[in-house]
This record gives sequence, C-alpha cells and structure tokens, in this order.
Amino acid sequence: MTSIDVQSLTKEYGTRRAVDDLTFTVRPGRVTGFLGPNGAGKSTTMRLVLGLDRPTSGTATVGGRSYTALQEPLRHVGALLDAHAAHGSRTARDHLRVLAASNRLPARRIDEVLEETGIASVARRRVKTYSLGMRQRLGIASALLGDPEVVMLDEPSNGLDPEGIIWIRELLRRLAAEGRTVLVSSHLMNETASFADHLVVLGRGRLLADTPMREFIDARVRPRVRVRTPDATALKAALARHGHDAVEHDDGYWTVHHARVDDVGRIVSGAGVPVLELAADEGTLEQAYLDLTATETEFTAQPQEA
Ligand SMILES: Nc1ncnc2c1ncn2[C@@H]1O[C@H](COP(=O)(O)OP(=O)(O)OP(=O)(O)O)[C@@H](O)[C@H]1O
Repeated sequence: MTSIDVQSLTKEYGTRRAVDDLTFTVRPGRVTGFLGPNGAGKSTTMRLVLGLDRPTSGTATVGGRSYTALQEPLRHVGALLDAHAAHGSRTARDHLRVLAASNRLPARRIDEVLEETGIASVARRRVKTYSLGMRQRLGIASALLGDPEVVMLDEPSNGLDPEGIIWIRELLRRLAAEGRTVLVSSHLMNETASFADHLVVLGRGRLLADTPMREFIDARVRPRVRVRTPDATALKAALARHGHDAVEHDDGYWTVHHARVDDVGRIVSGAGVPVLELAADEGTLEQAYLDLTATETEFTAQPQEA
C-alpha cells in the first residue's frame, strides 16, 4: 500500500513562503479532501509531490520514494493539476497514446480510460475544441491511464456539469474502495463533503487540520435538532425540564440548539409529546471550514464604502 508522505516541507518563492513546514500523510483506502483558501499552498504541495518543483527544505515522497526516482511514474501516481495541460492540436486519443508509450503502458488502457471518463465518442476530436469539462475528463483519463495506486486531483469538479459532478464523486469513492490513495483539492464544500473521508486543511502554507471529516465538523459546529409538533406548549415544557431551549421558525418547525437528536427523541417520547417530524440538523463542512479558516484567508473582499 502506498501513502503520500509530506515531511517538514517548505517552499519559498523569493521572500514568499508558499508552503511552511508542512507534515502530513495521505493514506490509502480513503478519499482525503485537500482544502484551504486561495493561495494556501495546495497546488504548490501537489507540484512538490510530483517533483515539478524543488522544495526549499523537507521532503515529499510516494511510497517512501521521491516521484522523480520512480520508473514509469504513471504506473504509480496519476495526477490532474491543470486541465489545459494537453496539447490543443492533438486529439484526446493521441494525447493518451503519447503518455502510454512513454510509460510503456498497454494500449488497451487508452480505450478503457476513454470509456471510463465518458469521452470515447469525442476521442478523435482535437483537444482545443473541448469544453473545460471535457478537458477535465481527459485530465482524469490521463491520471488513470497507468492504473496507479495514488491519485492526486486538483479541483477535478471544475467545469463539470451536474451529471459529471455525480460521476466524479462515484469515481473517487470507488478508487478509495479499491484501496488506492486519493488526494483531491476543492473549493466546493458540499462536493468535498460528499466524497471525502478525511481532510487536510492548509492556511497560508501551514497545516490547520489533518482529521477525519466527521470529527472536523463535530469539533466546530454544535449539533441542532429540528422538531415539528402540534403541541408546542408540551414540547417547550418537556425540553425545558431537561435544560433545553427551543426556538420557533415561521415554517412551523422548532430548533433545539446544542442538542443531539437521540436525546431530544428520548425527551419528547418520554413526555408523550406528539411529534410529526424529528431530524438531526447536522453541522455542514462549509460551516466548520469557514469557522477554521476565518483568520487564515489572505484574500477577502473588503466592504465597499458608499
Ligand atoms: N511559481 C511561483 N512563483 C511565485 N509564487 C508562487 C508560485 N507558485 C505559487 N506561488 C505563490 O504561492 C502561494 C501558494 O499558491 P498555491 O497555488 O499553491 O495555492 P493554492 O492553495 O493552490 O491556491 P488556489 O486555491 O487559489 O489554487 C501563493 O501565494 C502563490 O502566489
């Protein structure tokens, strides 16, 4: 099994520290979401892992070896960094042919990844005629060509239509279920929440979190419960006896703050309160992420003066 290991990694561009003493491990068998505000250092870290840039200090390895030491690297690591990397005057098929030949990959993989990424029917068209979403699919096809154990994708949902977004979600889940190591950066929190098991979060080049997604959310967003009842008086009284306060909304629901659905369920059923609906109002990844990164965002819009 192959992990990505980042150890005390630092990258400076002139006086600017893009990556600052970063240490984390991306493990196989799960999807790790790679998050952080603009300029936090996600792409730089991925480039360092791929040997496209040299670290100022520290190391980034795949399965214990640096990427540049890997023979036929596409068999080990598949990456999508830039959807515009493919040459525009080539067809998708030719682009994949060149990659397959230079990594001694079997030609049958070309058809397999074209099918898998849904671009088989346009594979003979020149890449410059492709939409952004089609280029993303070609970038993912290139990443999967060598059937690699490690897959690293920078903003793969970018430009994909709703059907494409569902496809990429299922693809990422499947790659992880097959035991691969999957690192995916994204600015789309709902998306990330739908496919990630684990999160690595950066802010200004530093590590802010390296934690299972559920723990990341639960540590930052207090749980709430939504209840609907025809007997508000009984509901309020029952909750008050257990130290809970309920707030009513215009749509007829009540919210119980800082409470778990199991506890509220037990309280209301114990008190015989009639309940029409009872639901956990779980914290979202977006809420937790914004809470963590509020002070780590380099670029924020300033309120305009009237
Ligand atoms: N080649 C380079 N030369 C100079 N500065 C660079 C270079 N590449 C990145 N940087 C700087 O390093 C910092 C980190 O950039 P990086 O692209 O890694 O962030 P990111 O987290 O991927 O951001 P985004 O979410 O906007 O893609 C930024 O301040 C960026 O301007």
